[in-house]
Amino acid sequence: MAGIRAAASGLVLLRPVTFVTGNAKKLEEVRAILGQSIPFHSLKLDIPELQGEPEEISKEKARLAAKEVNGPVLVEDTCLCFNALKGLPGPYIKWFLQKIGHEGLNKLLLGYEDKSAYALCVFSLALGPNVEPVTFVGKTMGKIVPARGPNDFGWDPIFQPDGYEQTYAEMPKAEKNKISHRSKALALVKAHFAEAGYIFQIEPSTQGD
Ligand SMILES: O=c1[nH]c(=O)c2ncn([C@@H]3O[C@H](COP(=O)(O)OP(=O)(O)OP(=O)(O)O)[C@@H](O)[C@H]3O)c2[nH]1
Ligand SMILES: [Mg+2]
Repeated sequence: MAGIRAAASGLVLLRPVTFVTGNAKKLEEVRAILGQSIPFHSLKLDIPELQGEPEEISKEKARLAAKEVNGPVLVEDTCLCFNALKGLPGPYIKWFLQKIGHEGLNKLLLGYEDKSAYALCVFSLALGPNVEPVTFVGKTMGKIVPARGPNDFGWDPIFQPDGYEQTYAEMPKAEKNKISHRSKALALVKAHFAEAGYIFQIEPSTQGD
């Protein structure tokens, strides 16, 4: 199978894991959180925005990415879920944000007392095309507030995590990365790699690409 081989001591990966995303800010956070813990490189690909339940969307994204890359891939899908709206916009947050912005997202909750929300990140790892992806879920609870802080990443200015007076956007990056949905999911990814004991034997032809 492309990019992996079985050995007595575990699975040998012949290529680094490719983190596939079209989102530079996600990549920045993933780099900061993972550091040197998992050998990976990144590829900017616009995978279609899929519909459905978050875990299924993320898995399907991994299947599509693994086919494109023909090797091990990591992808993630992020949701912003309003409890008053039974979890919506959820995986559709990208379009809601693009169309109605921070103010519109706040207005969606005008008729509700409950402003609570959660940020959800589902990473999927597929070791290659035709290998069933595994998922890792991270969730951070908070509430939706009028925008505060720098406007350089999505809905960060309107999400205030529980136990904090600052929105994600107002927090120093390192602070967000300690408590975020993304860092919680990546902690599980790291644990998976530690447990699985994958052996990386990177073929020279795939190094540094
Ligand atoms: O304020 C934010 N803080 C975050 O921590 C965060 N993570 C994702 N997002 C945004 O939420 C939507 C997810 O959609 P999404 O998962 O499909 O991502 P995407 O299409 O941008 O990239 P990708 O699918 O190629 O990986 C997109 O609008 C992202 O910009 C965030 N916004
Ligand atoms: Mg996307």
